[in-house]
Amino acid sequence: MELIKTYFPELNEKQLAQYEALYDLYTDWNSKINVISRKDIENLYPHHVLHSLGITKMMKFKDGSTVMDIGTGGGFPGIPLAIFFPEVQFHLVDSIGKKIKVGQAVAEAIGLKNVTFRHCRAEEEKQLFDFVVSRAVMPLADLVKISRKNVKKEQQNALPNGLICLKGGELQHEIHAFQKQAITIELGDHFKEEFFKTKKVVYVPL
Ligand SMILES: C[S@@+](CC[C@H](N)C(=O)[O-])C[C@H]1O[C@@H](n2cnc3c(N)ncnc32)[C@H](O)[C@@H]1O
Repeated sequence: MELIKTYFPELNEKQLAQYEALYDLYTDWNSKINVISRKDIENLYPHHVLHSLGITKMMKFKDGSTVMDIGTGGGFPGIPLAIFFPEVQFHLVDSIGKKIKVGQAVAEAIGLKNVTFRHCRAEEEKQLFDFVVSRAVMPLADLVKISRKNVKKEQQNALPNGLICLKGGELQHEIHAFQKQAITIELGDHFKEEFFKTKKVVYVPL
């Protein structure tokens, strides 16, 4: 938890308390419904919360923006981002209902007002958003294909509307088709923990 405070000193007391509460909530829920690998729950802050916040290094969403998280599972990256951007509206979608229930329970417990949830395949979601975010769900080409229908034409942020996703490992192959438009950030340049050495944030305008 100190980690989050160190990297993001601008967070206020309310936000810090919300992040702090995630540990007990996810530990409890994860023992009933697996949303984080059981061995990894002790790494909740570096591997899940801080990783999700890697998206802020690509984009500081303007107040009033709307963002959909495709394949959110138990709420990543959507819930850490919704705490970080309280004036941005997040819509978290997953095709597994019991995972959505975990996200809903966590959001309710910490009093998050800027998130909505839907149990459906992202292919079925027709609402429009400024951005789509995602972590560990599907190859970039599939994400681009599915997200395109959900991205608004009118732009209100510093970058044109599009997809921002968290990716790890060898990306050359996945990113090849989008090389001209995509922007990639190395999270190892922002967070010093070993875990981030191979982690990237990829933005594709849509
Ligand atoms: C490996 S988990 C990652 C969950 C979360 N994003 C995280 O990083 O902790 C992948 C999730 O994507 C969801 N998923 C896969 N394909 C999907 C689709 N087409 N529409 C909605 N959810 C999908 C799965 O149900 C699963 O919860």
